[in-house]
Amino acid sequence: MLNTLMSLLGRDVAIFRRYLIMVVLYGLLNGITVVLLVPLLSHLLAGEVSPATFWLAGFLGCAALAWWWRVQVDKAGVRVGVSVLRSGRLRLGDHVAGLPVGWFTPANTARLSHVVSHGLMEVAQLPAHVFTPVFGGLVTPLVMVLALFALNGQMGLIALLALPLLAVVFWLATRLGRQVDRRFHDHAADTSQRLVEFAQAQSVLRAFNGEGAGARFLAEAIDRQHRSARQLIYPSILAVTLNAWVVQAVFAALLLAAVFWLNQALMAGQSSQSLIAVTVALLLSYRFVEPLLEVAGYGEALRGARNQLDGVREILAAQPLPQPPQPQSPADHSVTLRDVRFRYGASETEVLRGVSLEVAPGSMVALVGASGSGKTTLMRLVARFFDVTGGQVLVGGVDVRQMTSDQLAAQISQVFQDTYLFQGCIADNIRLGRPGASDDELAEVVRLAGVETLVERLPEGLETLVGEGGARLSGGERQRIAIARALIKDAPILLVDEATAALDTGNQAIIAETLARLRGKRTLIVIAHQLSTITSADRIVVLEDGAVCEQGCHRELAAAGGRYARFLAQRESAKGWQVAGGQSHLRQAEHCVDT
Ligand SMILES: Nc1ncnc2c1ncn2[C@@H]1O[C@H](COP(=O)(O)OP(=O)(O)OP(=O)(O)O)[C@@H](O)[C@H]1O
Repeated sequence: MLNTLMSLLGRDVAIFRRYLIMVVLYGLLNGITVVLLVPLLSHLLAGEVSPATFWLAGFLGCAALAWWWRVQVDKAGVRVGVSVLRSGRLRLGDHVAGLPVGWFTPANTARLSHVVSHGLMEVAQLPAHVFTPVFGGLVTPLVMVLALFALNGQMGLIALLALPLLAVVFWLATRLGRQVDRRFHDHAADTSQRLVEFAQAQSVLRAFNGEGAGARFLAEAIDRQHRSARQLIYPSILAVTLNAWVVQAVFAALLLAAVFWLNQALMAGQSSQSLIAVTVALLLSYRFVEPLLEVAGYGEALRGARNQLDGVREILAAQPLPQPPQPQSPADHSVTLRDVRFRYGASETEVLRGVSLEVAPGSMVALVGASGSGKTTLMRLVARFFDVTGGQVLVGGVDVRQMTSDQLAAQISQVFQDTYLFQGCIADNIRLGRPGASDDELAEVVRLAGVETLVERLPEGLETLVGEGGARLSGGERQRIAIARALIKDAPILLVDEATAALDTGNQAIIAETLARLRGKRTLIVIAHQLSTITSADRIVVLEDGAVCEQGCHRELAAAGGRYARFLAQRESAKGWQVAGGQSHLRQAEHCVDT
């Protein structure tokens, strides 16, 4: 727990160490203050006013010092909390920035968001509100054990043996509801994810469920969280009760020892002296269990924070993709797959089964195949979202694992199907690809990506605001801007997942023409859905069930009567093909360009 906290603090760990030393000193000071009561009360009960006054002054001085020191400890605790929030967020941010893109599944993203927003807040409160009473409460009794030993060996021994016993019971109690607590935190993260999903998917939910009825998934998540919260009540109560009982049992043992001691002293005829000593020992015993009872009450808070820290540890344990010790530079702009095999998880089935592919520099390859055949996975492997489980992906003749992330990123631009545009204007979104691009370069990619026709009809042109996520534009317009963004980056390899959303004929034609225009200028790998795009490719690669079943140009494959020809026939009969720009692309495809 402390290790995870320290790893979050990074360079600020010295603040935490200083704070811990201050807490230990506070515990000692508190203990010494209580121990000073022993001579004070002994002299007072014996009627010795003058020495009692001396010890009273010492006691009051020590109590004032302890009070002042506590204020300093609390301030230091708050400083640690602030540092946890600042350094922790930066540390987590730096760490996840180096993780493979494939790590960002909805579940992991929800966990990350929960840990950063809620978890770190809970952890940040630990030093000031929990560690000071808990660590201080464990150190103070140690001093009292010495005083009890000085008064009576048996009571000292009982107190000494009680401390490790209490530590074990407290530790067991924090583990009691751990599973349930973990489930509760997982459900809380799930609810956050569902809440965001609920807000984002309002149009879908209303279309299929009617207004108000779309909250089912969210309601179920809240219900699960509620149930796990209820299950948490029992272990929580049990843990607090167990802790309190064991402390009271120690107090009872000390009382018994005191009675036994008094009985022996009375039998030995040392009544008055012994009565004073026993009274003082009883008071000390009470002050011995008092901080321990306080510690016992913090079990719940510690367990909650421990779960949050476990969440942090899990995120920090996710491994970034290994970087090569001696990176190699690509020789050209080709992409090669050699017998590539891939599965998403050790226990999952292979989604790519021995795929081999050569994409020559400057050529265009269209990937086609049924849904689930592995097209997106193949693209993800080229961009190294994940590492292959077998075989090799080479860019410019170099295995992508032998390049640094920056080297590979400089080679590849990507256009995703679900294009995300940031709030801002069209120009800002395009310039995201290369913030230093000149106006001329911007104008060039605007022309190349077919954004020109779009900006011409908008009164504010390139300065038009796109809305959150590009909501004020159509799917085709968003994708054209995304292509411009990818082009301005000026990476030699462009990976495009063409929008499947029914694009209007104009948009289809523009996108197909843009891609065709890039032939020879960029190495293009396109997951193509529009016939116009497919036919403009130099080579079509047909994937089936994770393997390449056919490849060639449109004319060859259409004539071969295989999988591709069947696709064509199916699309034709379902009127699924939307031939953009009349028959021009089909005519173009009559000329096979072998690569
Ligand atoms: N993140 C993931 N975790 C586990 N399995 C996945 C993941 N992504 C995809 N798959 C599985 O891998 C297989 C190939 O999926 P992939 O998305 O590559 O196919 P696709 O050909 O691109 O499909 P589509 O055209 O529908 O997008 C599918 O069976 C899919 O369920």
